[in-house]
Amino acid sequence: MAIALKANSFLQLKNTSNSHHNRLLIQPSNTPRFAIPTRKFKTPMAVLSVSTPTVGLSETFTRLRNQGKVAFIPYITAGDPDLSTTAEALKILDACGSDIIELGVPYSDPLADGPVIQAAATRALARGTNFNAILSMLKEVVPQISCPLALFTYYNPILKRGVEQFMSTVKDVGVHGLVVPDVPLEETESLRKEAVKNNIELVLLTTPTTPTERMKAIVEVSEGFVYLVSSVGVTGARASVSGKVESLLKDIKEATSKPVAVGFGISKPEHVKQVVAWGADGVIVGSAMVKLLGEAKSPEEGLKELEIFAKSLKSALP
Ligand SMILES: O=P(O)(O)OC[C@@H](O)[C@@H](O)c1c[nH]c2ccccc12
Repeated sequence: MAIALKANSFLQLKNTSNSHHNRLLIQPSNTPRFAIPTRKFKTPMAVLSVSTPTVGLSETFTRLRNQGKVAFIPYITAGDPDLSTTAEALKILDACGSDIIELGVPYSDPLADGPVIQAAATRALARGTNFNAILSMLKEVVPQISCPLALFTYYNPILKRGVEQFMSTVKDVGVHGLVVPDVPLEETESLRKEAVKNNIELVLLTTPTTPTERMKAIVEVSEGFVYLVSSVGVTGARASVSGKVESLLKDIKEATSKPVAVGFGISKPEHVKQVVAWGADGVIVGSAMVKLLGEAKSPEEGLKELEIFAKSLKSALP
């Protein structure tokens, strides 16, 4: 929540810092206007960190579309190798120019995940990562990142907590989007109702085997963007992106003007360029990121490799 601060006569408000956070240095009014503080202040200075509100998913895509850009959307599993590394990874991915970050809630039965993300979930759960711990980490980290977060969870953890409670809780920590890969379209109504109430965008997925009529129903109600799963099967880096994506993107774009992000198997700059050439509005990269983080010799190593890899993919995007 951004606090609207007005410059008052007795306070000189000076904007002193980086792009998306306006840290306002409040100085006593006896300081000459626009003085550069060169001496120790006798009275304590208060530094107010007023974070400009991060925009949501669809607004992010609108901004990118106006700039002729494509969204870079990495996915990582919360708590792998541990939550403090996840916190650092979110900040690094934000700093590397991620436009949206997908954060996965580790789950014991990740049926749509391949071996890399399954192993990440197992490691995270083995370390005791739970939903409340993820929420407390997010309370800390969300105000420090400029791109919107989309929480990624299977349906069960939502049902366990109760849809209303789940939605208001994730909204409170500043989450903008939600992706639930295993909720059947018929059951998204109740999810979407609560999501809308909490100003959360519920992203739905369509796959290469989704019948056209069903795809149209999905894109009709998907919020934020449409997640096009590029290939049948589970998540996991692939040698190449399926050529079917080109026609799938065309079909979806005939059915909706909503942005479409492509995921599954994307793990190299050339994959990124390929899906951009086919007209994707965003590219989602998960397993290749998760592998670097979870399988590195140390968390520091993993974070360093993550940064290099994220930058290599970001530079392949317009
Ligand atoms: O891992 P990949 O192949 O790069 O695909 C993205 C994927 O990891 C992420 O979006 C995701 C993680 N778990 C999922 C389950 C279903 C669909 C998508 C996902």
